[in-house]
Amino acid sequence: MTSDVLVAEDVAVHYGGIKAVDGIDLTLTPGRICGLLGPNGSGKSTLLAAITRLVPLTRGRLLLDGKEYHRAAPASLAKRGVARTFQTVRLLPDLTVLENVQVGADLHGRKAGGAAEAIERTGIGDVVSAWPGELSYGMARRVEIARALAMRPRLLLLDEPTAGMNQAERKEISALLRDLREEGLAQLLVEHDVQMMVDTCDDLVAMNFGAVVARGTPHEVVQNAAVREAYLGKRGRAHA
Ligand SMILES: Nc1ncnc2c1ncn2[C@@H]1O[C@H](COP(=O)(O)OP(=O)(O)OP(=O)(O)O)[C@@H](O)[C@H]1O
Repeated sequence: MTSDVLVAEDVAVHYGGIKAVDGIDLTLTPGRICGLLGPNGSGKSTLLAAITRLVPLTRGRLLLDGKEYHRAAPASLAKRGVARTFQTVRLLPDLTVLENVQVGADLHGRKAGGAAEAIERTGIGDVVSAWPGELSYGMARRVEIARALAMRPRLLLLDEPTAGMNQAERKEISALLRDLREEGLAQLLVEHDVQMMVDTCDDLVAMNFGAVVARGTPHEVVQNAAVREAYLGKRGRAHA
């Protein structure tokens, strides 16, 4: 038996000649936040899509609780405790915020009991009766996180959850993710905000051209010469 929730071994996703992801190893464990860093087009979203079975693997293995699942249907993952948010807001426009959160829970085989707690934790209590179209972008992102949490997942995958949020809002989300970590949730976080990643993550994996260029503690990774060259550029050196 393994305590790892998710293991990805040599995962590759090729689109014709484009090697969007090309040989990634990744382990996600309870109570740890793993951050995925990399420039636009480096393969982060494709890796999340592979892990959640939205794109087929060209190569490699995926294991949940030690069992291969790389042919499982995407919907079956939710039932096994895997929740995710998407890079772009994907709320159902004809349902209220509350209904969106509840449907998220129900669809995935969880009772709505998780919805109330998720609403409180994400700070969206004031907008539960609103329609998604009435929400600010930052608020819509919170609703997405609430919908994912309403499933009471064991593994949460977040694709740029704080995009469009201001600094104060980002800090709130970071604090929420760290609280969830203390409760034992395994998390994979994709973000471009390097400072947030350093403040939030236990482990960082830096990607470029579909491959890992560095991994380790956040400080090790942001100090890494290849990462600075590929991703941080002048911005990174300015923080040195
Ligand atoms: N469906 C697809 N068909 C063909 N190429 C794709 C497809 N999806 C992604 N790609 C390509 O794969 C590469 C990786 O894209 P991906 O979106 O995974 O990167 P990313 O790191 O998530 O970027 P961003 O930070 O902009 O979200 C890019 O070159 C992209 O153009």
